Amino acid sequence: MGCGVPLLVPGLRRKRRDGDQRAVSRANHPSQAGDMVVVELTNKLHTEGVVIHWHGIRQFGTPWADGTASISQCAITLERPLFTGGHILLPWALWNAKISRIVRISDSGRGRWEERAIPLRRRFDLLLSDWWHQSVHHQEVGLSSKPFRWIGEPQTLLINGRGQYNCSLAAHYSNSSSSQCRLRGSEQCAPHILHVLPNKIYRLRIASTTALASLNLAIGNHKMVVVEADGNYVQPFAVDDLDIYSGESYSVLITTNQDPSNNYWLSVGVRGREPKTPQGLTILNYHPNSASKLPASSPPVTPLWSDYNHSKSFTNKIFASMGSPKPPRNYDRRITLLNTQNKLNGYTKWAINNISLTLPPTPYLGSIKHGLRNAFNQKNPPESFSNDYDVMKPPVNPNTTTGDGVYMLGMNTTVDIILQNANALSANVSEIHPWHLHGHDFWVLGYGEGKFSTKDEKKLNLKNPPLKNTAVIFPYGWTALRFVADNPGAWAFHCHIEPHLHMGMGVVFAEGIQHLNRIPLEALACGLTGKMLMTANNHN
Ligand SMILES: O=C1O[C@H]([C@@H](O)CO)C(O)=C1O
Repeated sequence: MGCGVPLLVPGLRRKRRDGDQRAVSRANHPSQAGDMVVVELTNKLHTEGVVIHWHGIRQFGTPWADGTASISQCAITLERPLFTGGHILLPWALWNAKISRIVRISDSGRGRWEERAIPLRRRFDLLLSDWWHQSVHHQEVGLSSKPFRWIGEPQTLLINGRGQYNCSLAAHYSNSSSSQCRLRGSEQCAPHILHVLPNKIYRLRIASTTALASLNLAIGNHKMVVVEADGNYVQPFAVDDLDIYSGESYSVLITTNQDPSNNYWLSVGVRGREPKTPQGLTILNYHPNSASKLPASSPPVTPLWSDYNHSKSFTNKIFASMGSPKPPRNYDRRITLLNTQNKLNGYTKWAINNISLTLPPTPYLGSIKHGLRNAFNQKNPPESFSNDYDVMKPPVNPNTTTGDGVYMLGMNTTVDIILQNANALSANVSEIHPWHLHGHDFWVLGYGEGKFSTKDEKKLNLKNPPLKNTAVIFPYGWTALRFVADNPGAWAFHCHIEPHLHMGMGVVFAEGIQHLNRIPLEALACGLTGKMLMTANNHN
């Protein structure tokens, strides 16, 4: 589940550090950094297990609440509740920040900067998603079939769950036969409108929970100043549009300094894949204009889907703000992960160093803690790939194998990950993959073209690399990450494109599990750990 999950839900208890635990009513008591939040979840779905992943929350000391079935815990099944809790760290603190913060703002590129106090309460949360009108089960069956059936592109892009389908916000500008959405609020395609006052500064917190689409977001006539990425402050920079990949989040500041007699479009469009999906639209509605007054000009045009230089230029502007923690200067271990599309007995897969991930029935956290060596392959997966592999060409031998091994990391060691992209199965195709790490933030040390080599080493940014939890690899490129394995647990690291994860595009890291005192029984009650518990009970 994505970053914008409203945490203040019925059944939620908040535990203060001082031990005062009480029911929290909706919305009035936003959580604060350091709070222990306990969410009681009951699954009433008849046919599916459920887990919640608190994307961006690192779960220090509570790795069993990370919400990754088969990795951190057992899935919650019909009517079996699980109490999940976690310390709410920086991202959540930012999400609820009410304080003013001094931010340096550029004056639309003219090079002067000024300092202003930003009242952060003026803010909008924009949750971006992509919508297929077919069911997810149908998609899953296609992906796991021979011949393979790809899910295709989404039919609709959604902003806060609202998008255009039967009627169109932009019909006024296009030759489309669909009717114009009238913005009365009752139509299916009526958007969530952003009501603003002239001459104010607003913070937009943007998170992408798309299953596939890489997106570009722009607001007609308005610059955006990026101030935060994945819950960490960055050096502010101004842009006309921003790229956001699945699993990422940003905060931007906008100043409502345009002609107040107009409204303005906010548009979202597809990047990196040939777009077959109309733009997602909403309106910046300047007070006191009517929200249904259409903007004077047409919606901002999304940059050409294949203009990767545009995307790279945005990504390369992201640096940590002053005072952010710096990475250790040296690494203890470097793992290079080659991303390839492969075949396995006629099925289409994605593989990392030629292993396509399959998850075992017993979650790693419990099986490692209790030394159940039969639960998964005890051999570490490969640290790298063959030197003579040509990343610019389709694989010479496209066949892959599956595996469920884990990269066992030394507690508190510094780990470098080089994500290496390659050509997919078809010639001249290499795709974007946003990689998301659980349990940690990582420093993004750099991006580059082709195969990573020792000469690229000197170009890595150890001075002010941004801290993120999701980072993209560009087609035919590499991305270098560094993190400290300081959080006891078993952690997924995977492509955030859902069908790609389904097809095996991920790995698992584990560190320091012996340091954990006790794993709650609810997280162990399945697979071999479940059996172990039953045997222990029978002996008692
Ligand atoms: O995993 C994928 O499969 C398809 C295509 O490569 C084969 O149909 C696609 O676009 C993906 O991202």
